[in-house]
Order: sequence, then structure tokens, then C-alpha cells
Amino acid sequence: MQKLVITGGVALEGEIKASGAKNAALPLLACALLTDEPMTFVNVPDLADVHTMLKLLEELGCKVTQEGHKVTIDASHITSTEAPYDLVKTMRASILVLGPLLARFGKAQVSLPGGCSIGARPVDQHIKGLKALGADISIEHGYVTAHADKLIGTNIVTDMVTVTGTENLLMAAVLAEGTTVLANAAREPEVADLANCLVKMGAKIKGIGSPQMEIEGVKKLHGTTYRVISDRIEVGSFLVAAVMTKGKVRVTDCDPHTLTAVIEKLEEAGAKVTVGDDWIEVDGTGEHQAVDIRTAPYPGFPTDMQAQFMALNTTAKGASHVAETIFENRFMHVPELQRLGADITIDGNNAVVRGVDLLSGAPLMATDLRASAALVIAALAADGESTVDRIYHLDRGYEKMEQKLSSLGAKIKRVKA
Ligand SMILES: CC(=O)N[C@H]1[C@@H](OP(=O)(O)OP(=O)(O)OC[C@H]2O[C@@H](n3ccc(=O)[nH]c3=O)[C@H](O)[C@@H]2O)O[C@H](CO)[C@@H](O)[C@@H]1O
Ligand SMILES: C=C(OP(=O)(O)O)C(=O)O
Repeated sequence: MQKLVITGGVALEGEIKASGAKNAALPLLACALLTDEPMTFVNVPDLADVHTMLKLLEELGCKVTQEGHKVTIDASHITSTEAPYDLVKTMRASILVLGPLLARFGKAQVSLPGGCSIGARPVDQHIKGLKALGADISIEHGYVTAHADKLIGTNIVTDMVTVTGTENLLMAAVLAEGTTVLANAAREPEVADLANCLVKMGAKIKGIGSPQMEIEGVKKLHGTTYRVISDRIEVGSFLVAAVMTKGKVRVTDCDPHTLTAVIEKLEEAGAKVTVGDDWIEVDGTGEHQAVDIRTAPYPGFPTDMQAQFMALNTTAKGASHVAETIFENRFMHVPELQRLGADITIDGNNAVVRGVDLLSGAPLMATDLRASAALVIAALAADGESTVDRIYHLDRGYEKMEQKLSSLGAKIKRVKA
């Protein structure tokens, strides 16, 4: 195991490039299962979750070739339609192979992902939607087993907005017979990215980026080359780090339009944000104000940025209210932030943060991906040395985080735990 050692107190300064988005890359890689022609993806981030997805695709019989950030997947000779527990347990997004396997091969067996530290995260809506498309689905021995002679288009309204649920149903519907209407669809940019790629492969989808997509099934999809969008959560995390350390940072190769809610909150906190076509610069020098946060599906404030803003609020001027509405257990970073001296009170999924002048470095334990990011950010601003243990969580979703931070002047190193 590895950990990060961080000496806080350095204002971050400089420019970094955003990586490709984890949450776009994972469904995109899974969608290669929908065609017997090779799919090439560029701007694929080098992350543990991406490696897990590629391992899973290889397990299914895909030929995977990787050259830096370019990945080619040839799913012409699939040898298995089973996603085993050992791989699924390390990454919930493995459930994304369910829709494409069922659509192209008429069968799939995928281990149930199970709960994780941020919440129970059931997949009932994925199953409900696939059943509505005509699949026969049973859950036995911890596996979702699905069969369908053919999928037939229909109207589906999910009970709540679900990102991977929308993606799974979209991937099933593109090869179904007839038209599917997906209502209450997730509007996250990563969902739109998948839909745009599917269109490039020959799918017929209307309403991309809206809460209702209409999909006219086609018989076959073809291979193509597709560029993964930038990681808005990675970008947001670096912007928060800049403000919390009272620095000035420009992040390039990103899409500012996907970060509107985050940019508004940074401005509300008192940071000066300048935006170009594909870059964002934040000037966080000076005092920052406490900002209230309420997570919501896109275009609302992302739950994946809640922990980082909680960290920011710990040293802000004034008190703030943070409400987590998406996941029932996404305050795991709070006890760790308290170890740094933060003043936070939790009541269910609501937290009140009262800003303190300065955090003081401490040994910390990461519990999930974005909690890890929040701890790193807080440690960068804290007085003295902190260690962040269990950074395998961080490696799931941040490409070369410590190298990027070091290039901005941070005192951070990775050591054996
Ligand atoms: C790989 C990926 O893209 N992960 C993202 C995706 O996760 P993921 O797609 O798993 O999250 P969902 O959007 O599905 O979850 C939203 C809410 O719906 C609930 N739910 C979801 C599906 C279902 O069948 N039943 C059900 O009850 C969940 O427990 C949660 O409370 O969206 C989340 C919400 O933006 C982000 O935090 C994750 O980073
Ligand atoms: C919760 C997240 O990811 P996942 O859905 O892959 O667990 C995340 O990216 O913050």
C-alpha cells in the first residue's frame, strides 16, 4: 500500500492539463461490446478503474491494445458473457457491460456490485428498464442473469435520475427493435458523450443532453474512433485546491460549460474565475467566504464535488450548510477533516461547517475517491505535515495527481505505507 505525505501551506501556482474523464471513459469502453468492428478511443485517462474495465473486457474475450492514452478494443470474438465478482467488486461501473452484452448477444451474467462506502447504490432501475425492453432477468447467487431473444423498444421512466442506469439502458436500446423513449434520463455530460459516440457508431438517438432521449434501434453498429471528454470533476478538484491554498491556477484542455455550477460556487466563495474556450483560471488569493452546497443531478451541483467544497468551507469566513441529496453516506471525509481541526456538525445528510482560521496537519485515512481528494486538498492548505493513507481510492479516479500538484508547487510525495 502507498500513502501521500503532504507538507501544507504552499499556494498553488501555474498551469496543468485536464485528463480524460473517468466517468465518460468507463461507459465508452463498455460500448465497444456493441460492435464486431474495432473501436479506438483517445484521451483515455490512465487510471485504476480504466485498467479494471479493460481487464473485464479482456475477460469477456475482447482484444485490447493500449498505446498511452489511446485504446483499441476489438470485440469481434467474445468468449464469455459473464462479469465475475472478483472484477466487479473493485469497480461498480462494471455493471455497464450488462446492457451491451444483452443487446448484442442476448445474454449476460454480471455480479451484483453490492454496496460501497458512499451508499447502498442498488441497480434496480437498470434491471427494471432492461425488463421493460423484454429481458428475462433473475438474481441468483449474487449475479444478475439476463436473457432476451430480442429486445423491443418501449417507454421507460426511471424512478430517479441515474447516470449509469441511463447509460446501460441507452446501450441496450440502440440495438433493440423499434423505438425506446428514456424519460427522466440523466443529463450528465458523460451520458451525452456516450450517446454522441453511439451516434458515430451508427445509432439513432434524439434528445442527447436532455432529460428525454428517443432511440430508434438499428440492426448493427460499426467501429469508429472517439475522443473522451475532459474530466470536469478532476478540473473542479484542482480549482478548489487553488482557492483553498490561496493560489492561482489555470487548467487547460477542459470544457468550462460542464462546470457552470462549480464555477458559480467558486465565485460565490470570492475567487476570481476567468474562462476561455477550453481553459479555466482561478485566482484564489485573499480570504474566501463560506458557500452553501446542495448536490443535485446535472446541471445541479455534482455530488462528486461535495467533499472538496466541504474541505474548502472548513477554512472559509463564516458558516455554511452542505446538503448531500444523492448518496446516503457521503460524509465519510468529515471525521478526517475534523482530525485536521475542522469544525463540522453532521445531522443525517446535512452538515454545518464553521470556518476556522487554519487547519493543522495530521495523519489521515482515505475512505472513497472524492473523500481522498478532499483530504489531499485540505492537507495542502493545512499547517505542517499530513499523511493520506489508502490512496488506492484516489488512484481510481485521478491521473498522476501528485505529479500535477507538484508541478504547481505543492510539497507532496508518494511513499510506501
Ligand atoms: C461511473 C460513474 O459514472 N459514476 C458516477 C455515477 O454513479 P452511478 O451511476 O452509480 O450513480 P446513480 O446516478 O445511478 O445514482 C443516483 C442515485 O440513484 C440511486 N439508484 C441508482 C440506480 C438504481 O438502479 N437505483 C437507485 O436507487 C443511487 O443509489 C443514488 O442514490 O453517478 C453518480 C451521481 O452523479 C456519481 O457520483 C458517480 O461518480
Ligand atoms: C463515486 C464515484 O465513482 P464510482 O461511481 O465509479 O464509484 C466518483 O467518481 O466519485
